[in-house]
Amino acid sequence: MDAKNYVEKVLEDVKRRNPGEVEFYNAVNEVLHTLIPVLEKRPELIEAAILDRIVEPERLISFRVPWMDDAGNIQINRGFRVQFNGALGPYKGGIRFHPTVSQSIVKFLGFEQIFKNSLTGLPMGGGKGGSDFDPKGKSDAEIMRFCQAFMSELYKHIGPDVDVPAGDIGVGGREIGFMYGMYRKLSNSSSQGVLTGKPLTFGGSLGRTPATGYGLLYFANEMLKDKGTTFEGKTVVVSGSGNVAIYAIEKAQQFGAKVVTCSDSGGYIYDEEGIDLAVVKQLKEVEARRIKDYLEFRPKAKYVEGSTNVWEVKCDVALPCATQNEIDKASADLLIKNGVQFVAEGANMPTTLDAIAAFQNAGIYFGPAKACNAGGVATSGLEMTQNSMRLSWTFEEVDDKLKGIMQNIFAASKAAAKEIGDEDNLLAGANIAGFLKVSDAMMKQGLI
Ligand SMILES: NC(=O)C1=CN([C@@H]2O[C@H](COP(=O)(O)OP(=O)(O)OC[C@H]3O[C@@H](n4cnc5c(N)ncnc54)[C@H](OP(=O)(O)O)[C@@H]3O)[C@@H](O)[C@H]2O)C=CC1
Ligand SMILES: N=C(CCC(=O)O)C(=O)O
Repeated sequence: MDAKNYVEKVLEDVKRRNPGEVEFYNAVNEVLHTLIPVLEKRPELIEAAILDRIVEPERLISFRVPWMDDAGNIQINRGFRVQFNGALGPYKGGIRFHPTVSQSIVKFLGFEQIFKNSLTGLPMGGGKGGSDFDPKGKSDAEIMRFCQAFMSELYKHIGPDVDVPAGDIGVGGREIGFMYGMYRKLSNSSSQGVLTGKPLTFGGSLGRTPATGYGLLYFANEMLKDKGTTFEGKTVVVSGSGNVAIYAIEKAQQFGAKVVTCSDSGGYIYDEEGIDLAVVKQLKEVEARRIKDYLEFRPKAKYVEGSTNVWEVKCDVALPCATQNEIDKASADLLIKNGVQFVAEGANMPTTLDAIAAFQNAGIYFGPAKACNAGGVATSGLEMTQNSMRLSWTFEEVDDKLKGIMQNIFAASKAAAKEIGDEDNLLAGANIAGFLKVSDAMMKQGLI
């Protein structure tokens, strides 16, 4: 069977075997089509049914999470952990707490994580987890009780050399701390390397909190340098106002850019003078308030209620840092009409396939999530290294390693793109570079 027909066959199987899992199918579809040039050169991979194997998780765990709210009412949520591919090392990937979490969401995130983790060059397989628990509006005590209930099942399936969860949407240092405490109690083990994103007093790594946002800018800076320009004086739009968005804004401002938007699920702010990051940090990291309250401190700014479409604001660089499918074809056309030159994905799968095609057809330099936002998991890998050595590096040591990793990911993605004669197609380049290492390991480890 030739490469193109093989990819179509596997995609048909994925659709049949995973009915209704739209997000998962889209993630697989995006990757597999870019691998056709590799399979044409490596027919032995088709013979080995490598794609049939890589699209099927090694293990998927779904479990009941019962807990009691502050009013004494019993609540039931569903938890997941997908241990997608362990060929390169222990399963590694975040935990997402959001009402939209489903098997399909967790599988799309876990599938992306396989190639993202491969690109970091660190020994980490791909995994992901989460729950349909909504942390918004919950008390600290309710968050703690949920995290304890969630970990009371998950602990059976994880370990520093087995599966190492971390944060994602709705899961930050506070939640990781509660889950680590419960893991320690139930497993009678203080293996700090079992979770990353931990608070600093028990094995957390300096540099992990800003890592995803900083890493995004380190990668995007390579994209701008590749086109002979810099962030100095550029107008940047950012979506989201959580961990990734906040530190993407911080590094963009340090690079001399003017960031004019950020958002949450209630709407977005536009600050023509440039986002006041201290205000956003106070609102989001300290007081857990809504982004609309930004106007209390910056009355000249504009708040657009009920819309997260920051893409309608004219910019040079767009950095989606909220969630999946936030840039659709219409938003992409708007960005292109308004003169965007660079798009770099901080969130996971924030751009729909037709929007990506629109950017590429218009010659917009597009940076894919699995390459751009790998700084978070890379720094998690560095946290695991420090935990293994029972040592702690300085912020500068970690940040220097992060910068080097992001530059290597750009170089590997660019080289793989050049190899297929499409040197600006970083999406194909990142997929190919990530896939080659995983497929090599899978072939050498036998049919398991
Ligand atoms: N944390 C990490 O280490 C990494 C995260 N990522 C990805 O980056 C993205 C953001 O994650 P992170 O910053 O950690 O998460 P946070 O929970 O810290 O922030 C998420 C932000 O996105 C907004 N948001 C979430 N869901 C939606 C939605 N459905 N519609 C509109 N806005 C939404 C939230 O608004 P609100 O508060 O109103 O919900 C919030 O502003 C995700 O795609 C995540 O998978 C990628 C790599 C690493
Ligand atoms: N949520 C993350 C970070 C995962 C991790 O640090 O293990 C991601 O890479 O999407």
